[in-house]
Amino acid sequence: MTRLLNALLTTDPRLRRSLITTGFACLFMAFCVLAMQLVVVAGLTQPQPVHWWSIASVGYVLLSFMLIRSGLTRHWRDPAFTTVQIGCALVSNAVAYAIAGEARGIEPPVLAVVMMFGVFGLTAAQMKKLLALGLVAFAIAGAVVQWGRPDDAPPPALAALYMLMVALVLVFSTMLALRMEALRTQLKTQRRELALAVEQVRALATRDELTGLPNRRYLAEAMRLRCLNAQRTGHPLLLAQLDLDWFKVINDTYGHAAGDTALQAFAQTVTAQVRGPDILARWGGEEFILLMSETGVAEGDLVLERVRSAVANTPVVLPEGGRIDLTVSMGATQWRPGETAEALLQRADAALYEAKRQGRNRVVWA
Ligand SMILES: Nc1nc2c(ncn2[C@@H]2O[C@H](COP(=O)(O)OP(=O)(O)OP(=O)(O)O)[C@@H](O)[C@H]2O)c(=O)[nH]1
Repeated sequence: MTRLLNALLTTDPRLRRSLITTGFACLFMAFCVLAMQLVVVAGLTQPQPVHWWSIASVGYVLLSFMLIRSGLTRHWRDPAFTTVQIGCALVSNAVAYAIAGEARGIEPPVLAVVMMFGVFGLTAAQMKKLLALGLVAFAIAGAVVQWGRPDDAPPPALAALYMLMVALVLVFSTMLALRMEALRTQLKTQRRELALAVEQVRALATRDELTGLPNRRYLAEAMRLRCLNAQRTGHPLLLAQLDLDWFKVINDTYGHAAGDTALQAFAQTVTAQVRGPDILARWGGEEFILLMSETGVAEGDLVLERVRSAVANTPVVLPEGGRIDLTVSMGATQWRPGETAEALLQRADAALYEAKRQGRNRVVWA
């Protein structure tokens, strides 16, 4: 059964959707044709025009189905060319009104179902075009019946009532389409806002709010991945732990807000000294981690020395006046094959302790 459905409807999701809708249209048209044949059997109208109408109506829906199934319309904006299909259905419905004899009263409800095929998928502009087409087609059909075949025509009051129903169905389905379009637009806006909010939440979860640097959570994952990568490629990996010197004194002397400004300035100074693929993250408080992939000890030492010197030579200018001189101590180490991120971090921490012990404002390698 699934194989049969796949053969009939294809597995291409875009075409499948179009084919399912057109399949429903085929089914609906089959019921309409059956109803019209019953009208003939009941002797309410002439058989000949109904037979031709049945062949034409079934023919165009089947042709539409085959055209979509062939894949020819796959790249069209609407592979089901819904507007054209509904336009044909409207004309077919108007013709049915003209040839259904005493049973022409069944056409307005049929028209309502035809228009429903467009309400959910078409734009308001497309529906307005169909509204115009429907009105013209039924006006012609009504005129043909009233003036072309007076023997077969309903009383004028009844004919006017039919036309009124037709106009109501066409106008209200167009109004519904307008409403649907407004809902679709609202939904699109909400989806965009939601995507933006998710992006913000993701940024909040991985960024340090004060400095804008990646945070501890982000770094923990990055360290794990870079260790795995180093294991796989054999490329060197360096980790340095950076800790501002005497930061408590800075806070106590200039205030906590000035301390925050100093942390932001420090982050900027260091970022300017490292390369794009390197990761500088705030580990917590006045502690930062610099992760350098594919970097040997000699090269890494040059970078760290450059960072140390830049920090020492870039005083923090406070917005309210005054300046703070900063220095940084660093413990650095190279990743060893098979080592975990935690072990790497521990060694860098020990080296940092040593840098502090030796007098600060220096780089010590483990
Ligand atoms: N302004 C500010 N201060 C912070 C922040 N996070 C941590 N601190 C402060 O940083 C200071 C760290 O002090 P300590 O751990 O004693 O280290 P230190 O004074 O830098 O001394 P050494 O590291 O030994 O050179 C504390 O006073 C913390 O309150 C922050 O986000 N903003």
